[in-house]
Amino acid sequence: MTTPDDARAVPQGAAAVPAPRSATLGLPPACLPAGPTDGDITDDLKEAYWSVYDGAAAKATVRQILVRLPRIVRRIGHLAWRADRRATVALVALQLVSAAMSAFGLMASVAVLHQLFGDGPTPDKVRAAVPQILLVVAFMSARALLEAGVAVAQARVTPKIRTALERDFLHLTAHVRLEVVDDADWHDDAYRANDRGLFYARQIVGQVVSLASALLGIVGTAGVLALLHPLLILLLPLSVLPVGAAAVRSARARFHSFRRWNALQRRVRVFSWLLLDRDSAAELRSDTAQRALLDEHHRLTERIAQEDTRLGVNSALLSLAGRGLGGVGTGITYTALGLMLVAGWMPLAAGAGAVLAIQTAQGSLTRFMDVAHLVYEHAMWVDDLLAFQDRCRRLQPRRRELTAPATVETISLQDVTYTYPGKDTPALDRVSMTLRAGETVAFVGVNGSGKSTCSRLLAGLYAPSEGSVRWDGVDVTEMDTESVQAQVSMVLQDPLHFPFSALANITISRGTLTEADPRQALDAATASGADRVIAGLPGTWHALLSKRFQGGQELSAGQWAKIAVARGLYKNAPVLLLDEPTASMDPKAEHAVYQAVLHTKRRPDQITVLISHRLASVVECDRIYVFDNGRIIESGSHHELMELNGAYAEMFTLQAAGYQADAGKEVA
Ligand SMILES: Nc1ncnc2c1ncn2[C@@H]1O[C@H](COP(=O)(O)OP(=O)(O)OP(=O)(O)O)[C@@H](O)[C@H]1O
Repeated sequence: MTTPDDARAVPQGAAAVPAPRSATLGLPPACLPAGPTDGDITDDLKEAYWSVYDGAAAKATVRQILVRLPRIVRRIGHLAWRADRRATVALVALQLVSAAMSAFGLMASVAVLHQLFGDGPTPDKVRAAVPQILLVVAFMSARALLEAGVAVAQARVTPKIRTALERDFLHLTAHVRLEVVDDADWHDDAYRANDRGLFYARQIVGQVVSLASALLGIVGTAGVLALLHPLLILLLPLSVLPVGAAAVRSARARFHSFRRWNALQRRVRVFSWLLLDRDSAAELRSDTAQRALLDEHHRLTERIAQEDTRLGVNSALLSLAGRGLGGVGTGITYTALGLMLVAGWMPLAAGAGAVLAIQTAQGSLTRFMDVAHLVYEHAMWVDDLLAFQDRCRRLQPRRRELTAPATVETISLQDVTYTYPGKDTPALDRVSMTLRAGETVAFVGVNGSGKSTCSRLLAGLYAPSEGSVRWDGVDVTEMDTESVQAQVSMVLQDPLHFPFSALANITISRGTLTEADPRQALDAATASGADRVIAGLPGTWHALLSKRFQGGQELSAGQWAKIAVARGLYKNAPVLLLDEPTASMDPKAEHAVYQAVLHTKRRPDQITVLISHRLASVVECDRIYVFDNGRIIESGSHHELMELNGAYAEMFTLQAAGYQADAGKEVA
């Protein structure tokens, strides 16, 4: 019968049962598009979590980009410094010396031109220029060596940054509290950080290096020009700015187009994946859905082809416009130089050197503008990743001195209410109960009535929104979260199919893939019926349970369920929660599991909670809690609840009648 703790149990009367939450659903439309049809495909992706920064560089002004660059460079520098100090110092030093070599090489080239354009017979001029030519060769060789050094240092730093970021990211996301994972927004942010942040973090170091090299190239050339004639410094912006403007336009157009292209690609990948994936193969065929999917795939790939062509034509036009502007710049340069030469402000040789230097600067500026756009946009994704990591740091489970006890006498819920993030109504509404060591209790009730939520609260996976969960009188929120979870074994209806060996699929419940207690592993497998499954696999314990790998084996849903139960039993924790673990098992296997759980307990002090829709399997439980709409509406033993003649008795009779009717038909 109900215990004093079961304060919320309402044993009788239909009036006590809250009305089911339901909404009236209208008729669906008779036809619907498979995907976006008209207009810009990016329109319906404005809110897509993975595209928030796509095209940001195309929208930013040049000023915004330039203003932000120093901060980005500092941030990436900081990441590099943390990843490998020596390689970072080497990277910066080599880059600076390489830029100096470039500038010296340019000066030597100008000196060569000076000799060649000077007065005197040509053979003498060529002979006189030889030392400078050798100098040019020396500077260029030194630069090539230094650039190789930069590449080596970059190759050392980049993977370390990526590895460190990825390790931090996975560590933080794998440990955030369970209710955080339930939040769809957090999920979107996590996927975006994983897809984009980590991807661009790997590329951005190289891009920042290119940016620095282009900038140093411009500075070096400006220095050389100033040495040739101070007025040439004024000529530099006149000559290179048209080229810079063309570079900006072309970089923006590319980013804008990439956003559209990327949106299409993602859609196409969804269809390719559905057409290829093993898990969808059977249903696709039985639904004869291939044609519909292929048609949509075809429509999208056609649009990608159009987008590719548009992109190609655009970039050809932009390049033409860029060259035109570049031509204007060159025209300005030559005119101004010609005027300076005519005015006798500098010798002809210096003019030739200036042309060389200005052309070098034009190349560096184009590169700078291109890379600046890339760095600007990609840095947004990296910032996003770092901000997400900071957020996850604040969402980690409680770390406390107090740890959960190795054996638990009682677990009690007192007026526990729990509302999922983003929901208005509570999934669990003022529930109270007490479970004692050695007991087996069952949670039954209609879908969505709160059974699984309640079991997760018992296990300390969720913290109550109101009320408290106490283990031996101590509020679980005062205990270290991981220590609580270590004392709970959970077996779910859709267990994880780890793509590991059969043995590792069992040992993982004790947090290891490599160490096993052979005796206990066999005992757990025998109790769950997994022993026969494993014995039938080539390689038995070592058999790899995934068809996705060479030599891997595939199991049926029921066989996986047996492995999952074995995993739960192997953990041998003081609390065992079985959330419909036998739903996919055959009746014999199900019976065997309940025998193992109910009668041959491997731990007599274990608190066992069984969630099941097959009421025949809960008949022998010490106590049964009946959930409805987040509340407990009845509790007691099977006999007590049958006598009560309430919701449980009605459900039980309904199920039993089904079997009896079938049995009756067979007899007839
Ligand atoms: N992760 C989640 N995020 C948001 N709402 C959830 C989540 N899990 C469950 N819910 C909601 O909480 C309520 C209770 O769900 P719960 O899974 O506890 O029910 P249940 O009795 O175990 O159902 P079933 O018998 O179908 O397994 C339902 O309304 C469900 O939609």
